[in-house]
Amino acid sequence: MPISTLIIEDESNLAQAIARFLSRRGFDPAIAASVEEGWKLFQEVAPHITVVDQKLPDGNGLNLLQRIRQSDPDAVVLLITAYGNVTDAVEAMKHGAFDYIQKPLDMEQLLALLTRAAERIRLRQEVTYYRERDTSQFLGNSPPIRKVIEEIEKLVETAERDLPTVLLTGETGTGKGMIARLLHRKSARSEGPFLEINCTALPASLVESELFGFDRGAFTDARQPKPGLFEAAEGGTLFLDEIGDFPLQLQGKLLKVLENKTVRRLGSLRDRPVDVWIIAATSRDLEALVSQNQFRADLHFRLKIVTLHLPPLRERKEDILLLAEHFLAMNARRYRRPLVGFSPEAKETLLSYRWPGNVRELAHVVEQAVLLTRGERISKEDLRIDGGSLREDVHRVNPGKDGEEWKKLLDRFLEAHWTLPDLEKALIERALVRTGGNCSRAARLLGITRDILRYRIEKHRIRYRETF
Ligand SMILES: Nc1ncnc2c1ncn2[C@@H]1O[C@H](COP(=O)(O)OP(=O)(O)OP(=O)(O)O)[C@@H](O)[C@H]1O
Repeated sequence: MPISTLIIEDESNLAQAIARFLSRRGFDPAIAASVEEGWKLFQEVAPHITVVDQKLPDGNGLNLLQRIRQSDPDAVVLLITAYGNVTDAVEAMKHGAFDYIQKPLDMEQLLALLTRAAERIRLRQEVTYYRERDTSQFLGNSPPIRKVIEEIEKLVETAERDLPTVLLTGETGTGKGMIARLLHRKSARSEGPFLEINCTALPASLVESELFGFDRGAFTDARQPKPGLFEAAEGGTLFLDEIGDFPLQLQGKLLKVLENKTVRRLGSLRDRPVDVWIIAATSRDLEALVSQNQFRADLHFRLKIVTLHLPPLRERKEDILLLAEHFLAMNARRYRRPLVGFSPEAKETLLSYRWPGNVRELAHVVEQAVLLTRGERISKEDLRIDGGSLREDVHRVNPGKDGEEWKKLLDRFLEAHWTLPDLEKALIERALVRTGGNCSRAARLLGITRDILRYRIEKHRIRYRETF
């Protein structure tokens, strides 16, 4: 990519010479001869680099530098100053010039400066590219996901640095971690650190020392003072994953940090101010935990002020194929498989499956299928999931007579994290026991053909003795 360069210089011979010199070295120069012409061209061309002579017929290059930097704080501007004019050089740097160069111009020195500026621009573009790419990876076109993205935009725009605590809710694998990172990247804190702690993974004593840090002598092993994650995330974001598992005895201390924006290390008497944005996530029902006295109501109240909910994948079917195609393309590239898509039956299966593990499960299923598939399209069988026919079977069992009991029973399965295949296996086993191992009768009981039953018996590795 040639670096577009605007040269604002009224000595026409000099301007031409610079332009010729630069165009031979991969730059793309344009010339203006006055402040006004330069300003106009700057707005039209939006050059990567602007080289401004300090003395121009209709004004001062320094003022133009300020105008340019005000309109685009990232603009890279180089000022040409008169020989020995240190004051202007200092002023130029104060107003954000990339650098300055003195007359008479040394072309090689100019080239060295411009090359350095071009490097910085390329680096910045790369960083932006990666940021944008990262951000765009959070895919979803369903109304609830679009709403979440909109809310994120509004939040980071209106709250700037003083961001309220955000609570992310949703089942496991719905993308809460991704959203936490996205929030951080889009916020004014994006240059600061992003740290995370999973509250499930650590015992209470460790959570306390990890988060709050400790002073020397706080406990036997504390030979050196250690700042906790609240302090380490200064100026950035701290993501508390699975906040529902946050130790009850420490919840009051956490609430105090949120309210006072200060943290006290273990063994210390001093409160230290911290500037950290807290994002918390939970896949558990905090309300229920509060009513069971496992979570403090005041902390819950404080956390839930801004809540973003990520619905389970089965409730946003519009996203399933979009995500599946994305994971397919990604893995096909990664494993160098010449795959072009999913068969129509495979698509139907993807759409009817319950996805208890949500997007994470979908990503794994597609990755595995990419590795298994021999053809150019992923077939239903390659997916190795059951396309929801059990759900139909379950509905065929007449629940009408005892609706409430039936719902309660289903809720219990869901709370115990039973998956559809688990339920299917148990139902088949029960049917076989009740029919004394008679496959045909069990199949009739389950509302499926004998062949399908045999296939599923094999799939679940159910051991039984067949009778007729
Ligand atoms: N909208 C999305 N677009 C692309 N990938 C996604 C999306 N949502 C989730 N994923 C993928 O699914 C995986 C799980 O996401 P993530 O870890 O953010 O979920 P989570 O809700 O935090 O899960 P847990 O509660 O188990 O920590 C990630 O590795 C990510 O690749």
